[in-house]
Amino acid sequence: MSPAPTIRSDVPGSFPWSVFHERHPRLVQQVLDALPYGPAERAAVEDLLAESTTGLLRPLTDDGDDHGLWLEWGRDVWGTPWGEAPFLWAESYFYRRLLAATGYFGSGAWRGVDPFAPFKDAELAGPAVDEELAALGELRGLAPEQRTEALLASALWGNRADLSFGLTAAPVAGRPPGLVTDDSRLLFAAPAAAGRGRVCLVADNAGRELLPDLLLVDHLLTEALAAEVVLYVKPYPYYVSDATMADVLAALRRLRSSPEPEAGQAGLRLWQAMHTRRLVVRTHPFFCAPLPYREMPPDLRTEFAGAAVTILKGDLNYRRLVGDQLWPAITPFADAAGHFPSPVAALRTLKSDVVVGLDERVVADLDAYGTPWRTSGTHALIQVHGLS
Ligand SMILES: O=P(O)(O)OC[C@H]1O[C@](O)(CO)[C@@H](O)[C@@H]1O
Repeated sequence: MSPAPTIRSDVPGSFPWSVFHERHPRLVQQVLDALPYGPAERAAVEDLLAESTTGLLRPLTDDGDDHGLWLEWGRDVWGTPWGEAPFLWAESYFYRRLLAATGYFGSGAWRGVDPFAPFKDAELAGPAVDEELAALGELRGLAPEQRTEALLASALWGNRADLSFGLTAAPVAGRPPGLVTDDSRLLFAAPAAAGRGRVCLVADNAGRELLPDLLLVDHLLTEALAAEVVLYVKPYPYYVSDATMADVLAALRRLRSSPEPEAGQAGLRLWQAMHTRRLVVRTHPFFCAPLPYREMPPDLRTEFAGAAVTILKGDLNYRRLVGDQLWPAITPFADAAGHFPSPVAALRTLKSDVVVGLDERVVADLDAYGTPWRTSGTHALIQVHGLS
């Protein structure tokens, strides 16, 4: 059987092409409008936009600690047009270069300034978060299993609140949104299998996704569905709203300062769990690598290997888990995700062409509506491998 083609961004009209030619120009404009960058940063950002649509891939010229890593990660693509590199590679590199262009890795005053912070801050302070935290009170009367279900659903659909995605996503008519496949019963149904050990959660977006992720973590710890949780975040700002340690702290502060008692108490418990190391936040350079998890370095593989289960949040983590390739959608999830060193669960709303593990009839049904269900964010999935 020939391998599934690797997705590239050089096909006009395709989803990856629209990311580079429609989404990125809007993103760049928003970044330049949101902070008072000087002429050097503005020119570097504009140059990057032009280079990423018409130019060749060239190595980093900044002094980031990851300089050597990227040199190595790009050994097969330097000198090729951006569109001819794998989409995963080129899109990841775009975000790395955007940070450099804004001075994030430089020695000047913009060093360490998150160019996406204005969007993240606005989201976290916004009324949608107030409403979501107020709704927590409704969980009070539920049985623990029902709370697990509700918090899992909230962490799953929180993935829809992705700030880069919001730039071009339009409402889609057609089949009502929903889960295209759902293995959630395997996840925490059997505490003996998933709980009591270490649960790893690889976070995706900050703000409206990270808050429900943290509430799920609190529930796992409180209900002894996990003895400890390791939350993995990005080492630097990435894909617009991806969570960093600074975003974890902002989310914890938001919880702790909420007038909603359930939220405030959860925030306090999470804070204390960090004191006692029942909750540990970690990062690794590989979380910003433009590569699939199949190629993760041995130290990270060892960390995951001891976990009862690793939960991977979001679309980008899914692409990295199964490989950013045009798989037939009915490819078994186990074939694509079986390489992961621990039992693994993917919680993701569908925002790119990649999907595996679907039932043939579900695919036929979704296709019959003629709407872009793979990329519109209207559908979601929970897939589990290694737990029964
Ligand atoms: O935040 P998430 O769920 O990882 O989504 C990121 C996704 O957004 C895009 O950058 C554009 O939709 C995808 O290419 C990428 O997979």
